[in-house]
Amino acid sequence: MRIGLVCPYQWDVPGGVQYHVRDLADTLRGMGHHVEVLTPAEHEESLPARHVTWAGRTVPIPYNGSMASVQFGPVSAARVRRWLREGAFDVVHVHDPAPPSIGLLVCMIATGPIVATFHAATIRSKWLAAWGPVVRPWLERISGRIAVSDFARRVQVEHLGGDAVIIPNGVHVDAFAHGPALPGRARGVDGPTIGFLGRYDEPRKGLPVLLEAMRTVVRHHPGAQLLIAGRGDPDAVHELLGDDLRAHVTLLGTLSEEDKAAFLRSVDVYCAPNLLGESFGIILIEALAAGAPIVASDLDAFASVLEDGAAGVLVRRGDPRELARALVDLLSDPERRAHLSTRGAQVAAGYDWSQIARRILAVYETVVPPGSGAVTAAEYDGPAELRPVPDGETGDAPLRSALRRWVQR
Ligand SMILES: Nc1nc2c(ncn2[C@@H]2O[C@H](COP(=O)(O)OP(=O)(O)O[C@H]3O[C@H](CO)[C@@H](O)[C@H](O)[C@@H]3O)[C@@H](O)[C@H]2O)c(=O)[nH]1
Repeated sequence: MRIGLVCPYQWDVPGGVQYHVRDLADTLRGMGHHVEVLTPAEHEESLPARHVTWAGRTVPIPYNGSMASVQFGPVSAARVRRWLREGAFDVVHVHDPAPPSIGLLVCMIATGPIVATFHAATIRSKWLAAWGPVVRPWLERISGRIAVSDFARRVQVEHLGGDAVIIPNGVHVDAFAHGPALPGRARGVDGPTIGFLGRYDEPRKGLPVLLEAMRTVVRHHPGAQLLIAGRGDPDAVHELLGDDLRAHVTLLGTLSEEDKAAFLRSVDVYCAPNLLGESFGIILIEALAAGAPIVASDLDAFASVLEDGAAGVLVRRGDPRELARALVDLLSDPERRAHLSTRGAQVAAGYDWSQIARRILAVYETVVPPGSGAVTAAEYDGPAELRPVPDGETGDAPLRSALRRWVQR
């Protein structure tokens, strides 16, 4: 099959959607398919030499408690058009297509079957509530919808219409399960260590709650270390450290993929104190695959990955006292850690890319008609609930026409 994957976020910045697209592309290629990727990036040179096409740079806007990439207008539309023409895809698969990005442009321009994966998870999004109806007719051209979790699916249904099948994010389990630890940081030997990874200066990732909890942890475990990996402004962390914590916290910065796996294999406990906006929690699967016992906030998405507490400890989000208690208890209980580690490995196995990619392929197969025809508003004969809405039928027509004219310039 010829497959076009569209990643709307900057390829050269670590992020869940970017890695999802990268790993899906690799896995599908390994299964014998031809896969091309279209993505923005800050630096065109940062892209792989083959099968990844640069869509230009983006402008950041606040979205889902984070910054999404806006990329719209005639220049981007021309790039999208050329990529679609040259790719001659049997199916294009866009990710987070609702914001004004190349994903939405593909929905506006593509004439073949479109599959979309929805990753965003903010239920009360004023932005989506206002913008959703405007873009709905284009999103209705999507013939196969995937949400990475039940939570992401609910956001999708509420703001964008249509339903979606749930297929979670995947991980290459073996890459996390086997390999060395970070030098001098062997699990169970050099610790105790607690790990955190992610955009640590983003409030929704909840690092301040963990730092507050660390004050209690170090009183009970004076040798405890918190290793913080990922992107962010180090000053934002340093400002929160008093004299009591400075010797217990190390910022590792952005890690390579190999170092990330080694980091997750090193920590005695992985902590995810996130506050909101997580559609799935791919980092939890990575940590489970690396054998790290987890303490995480009780977000819906996290509770689902951790099987409501059977595969990790869940604590009330935003509560440093409860978080501290859970961390202290788990660091004091090697048997429980060993049990969670074994259970976690079993859970992670179900998210291996070899299985997830097969489920995504099954969605492609349902939308690619034999002989592969175009799904345009004029020719549409699919299910009634997915039928494109003619412009005259909603009050959003003038804005939509303006957008369309702008893209077609
Ligand atoms: N190598 C490396 N990887 C990193 C780094 N920082 C983050 N990552 C990776 O980036 C991915 C996502 O990181 P998060 O910070 O946890 O999530 P997100 O970008 O907000 O992702 C969103 O979409 C995901 C995919 O659907 C969701 O799983 C997640 O919950 C969230 O909604 C994970 O694979 C994580 O390991 C880093 O410094 N180095």
